[in-house]
Amino acid sequence: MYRVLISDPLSEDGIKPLLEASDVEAVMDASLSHEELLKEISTSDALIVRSQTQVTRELIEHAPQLKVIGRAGVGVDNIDLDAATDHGVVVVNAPDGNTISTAEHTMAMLMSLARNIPQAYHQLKQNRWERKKFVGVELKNKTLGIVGFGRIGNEVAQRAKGHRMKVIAFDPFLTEEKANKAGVQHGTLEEVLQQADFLTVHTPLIEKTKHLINKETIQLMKPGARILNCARGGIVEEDALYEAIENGKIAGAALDVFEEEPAIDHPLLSLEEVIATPHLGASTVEAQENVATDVSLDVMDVLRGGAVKHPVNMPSVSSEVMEQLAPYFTLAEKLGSFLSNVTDGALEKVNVYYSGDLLDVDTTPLTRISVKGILKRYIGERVNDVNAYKTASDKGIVINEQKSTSTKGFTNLVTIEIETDQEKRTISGTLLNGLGARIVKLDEYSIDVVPEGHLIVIHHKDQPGAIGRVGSLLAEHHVNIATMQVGRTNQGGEAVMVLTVDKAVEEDCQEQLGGVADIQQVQCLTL
Ligand SMILES: NC(=O)C1=CN([C@@H]2O[C@H](COP(=O)(O)OP(=O)(O)OC[C@H]3O[C@@H](n4cnc5c(N)ncnc54)[C@H](O)[C@@H]3O)[C@@H](O)[C@H]2O)C=CC1
Ligand SMILES: O=C(O)C(=O)COP(=O)(O)O
Repeated sequence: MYRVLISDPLSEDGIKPLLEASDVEAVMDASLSHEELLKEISTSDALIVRSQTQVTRELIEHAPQLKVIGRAGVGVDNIDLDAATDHGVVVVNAPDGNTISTAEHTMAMLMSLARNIPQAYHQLKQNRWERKKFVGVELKNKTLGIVGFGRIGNEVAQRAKGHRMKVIAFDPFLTEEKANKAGVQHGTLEEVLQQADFLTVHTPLIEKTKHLINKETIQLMKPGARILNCARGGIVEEDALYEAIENGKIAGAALDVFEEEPAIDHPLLSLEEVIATPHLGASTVEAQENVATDVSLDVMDVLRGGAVKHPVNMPSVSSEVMEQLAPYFTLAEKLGSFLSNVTDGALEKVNVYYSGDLLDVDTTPLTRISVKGILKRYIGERVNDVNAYKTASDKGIVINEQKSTSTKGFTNLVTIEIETDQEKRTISGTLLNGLGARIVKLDEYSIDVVPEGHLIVIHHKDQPGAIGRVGSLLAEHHVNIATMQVGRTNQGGEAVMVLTVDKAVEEDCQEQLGGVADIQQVQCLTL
């Protein structure tokens, strides 16, 4: 049974998939104190939030069972992604479900800002019939500058064109061609700022966008321009905006988001020219139902080990690629695990080569799984698909992935090479049609071993009697040999024995094996 904690208000209709799942216990409480949250998270397998709950490192560290954090919405700036990755917790979001609602909210703010609707309404509610004070401006023929032309930016553009506005947009991913297709003008950030009568931002809040609209960039804008922020507080620098409105450079602003929320007694709210809503962009029945459903399904997929649609802290993989790779997952992990268990020294570099059927597939997820298999020897079950790369990079281990046309006669081949400060070891494996995974090469020795169960790897001299002596000694210790493979470079030279046995080999047995004539090294492992 998976325990899923929902700590922000979510649409009950939207989370039906969770409520109806027989393997899920959903606990929904949006009024938890910090202490209560720490207690609740300690026994939860998943956490689902919106933008209120601050998912800090402290919270994640109190959650030994936590496997996934779901964000019922787009922005993940309230989640400590590094901490989640460090602890192998997958973060997923629901980026599609609230696009329309937020774009519509932006349009509502745009029109309200142009026509002073909130201010006029406020006066009228106080029984003051003011008309002269609230003369607005038309949108027609005005230029809307859009910074951040993703899902919401694009939807806002289409709606603004319906108002006969001219739209100019900047986004590092927006090409001339894409802009033409969307019917907007493509501009640099400077051009957008210089031409906008209304400027609206729709980027995530990241290092590059923090205070993107600041004292200097506001200087580039037309006198009397207006600014909207329905994306994230902090993209527009609040002090700079306050000053620009005060000195008349900027005629007004519409804000749905603030650097600190809830924004109570905020200086910007004291300005007549500023209209505001309390982070309502995604607050519609439809959006909330959409995001709650999307995130519920993704969270359950993570818990059940399925493919994740919207991962935030690991690369997303198309279902098509996933289907091609899935059969290789066990092979990649076992090869990595086998090799790291027989390699001595401090790990420095991992090279993974793919050939045959894997030549034209995006094999990054397989490399991640190989690295997980390798690192398990050192950090146990704490390493998983999410943190394998980061853990390796934190430890200064270099990971390389290469495609090779040499198949060595196999239809598919995965080769892992490990470099430590003491040695370099290589293993190759394949998926045999209908027969499953096989290790086909260990260093220079060709073998044929199923990578599972208890294994013994013995380096020895290719001399008569060596194999017999190993068999007798194992028998003395009641260790039954299931399979045995021998590989050698040349007759009488160096050789390797790989045995699969029915139970784990005890230390004294391993020691005695090491003392047998012609045996040079004995390594025991369990896959
Ligand atoms: N007010 C609210 O309730 C809501 C706010 N949001 C926020 O709206 C924002 C946009 O959301 P979506 O359109 O769904 O995201 P998106 O990911 O589809 O689009 C964001 C775009 O910003 C662009 N971008 C990144 N850095 C940039 C930079 N330095 N300059 C210009 N563009 C840059 C990206 O290339 C991307 O195209 C996010 O911050 C999200 O959290 C989203 C939903 C509701
Ligand atoms: O999806 C987003 O990024 C939002 O800002 C929506 O936030 P909310 O879920 O309404 O707290």
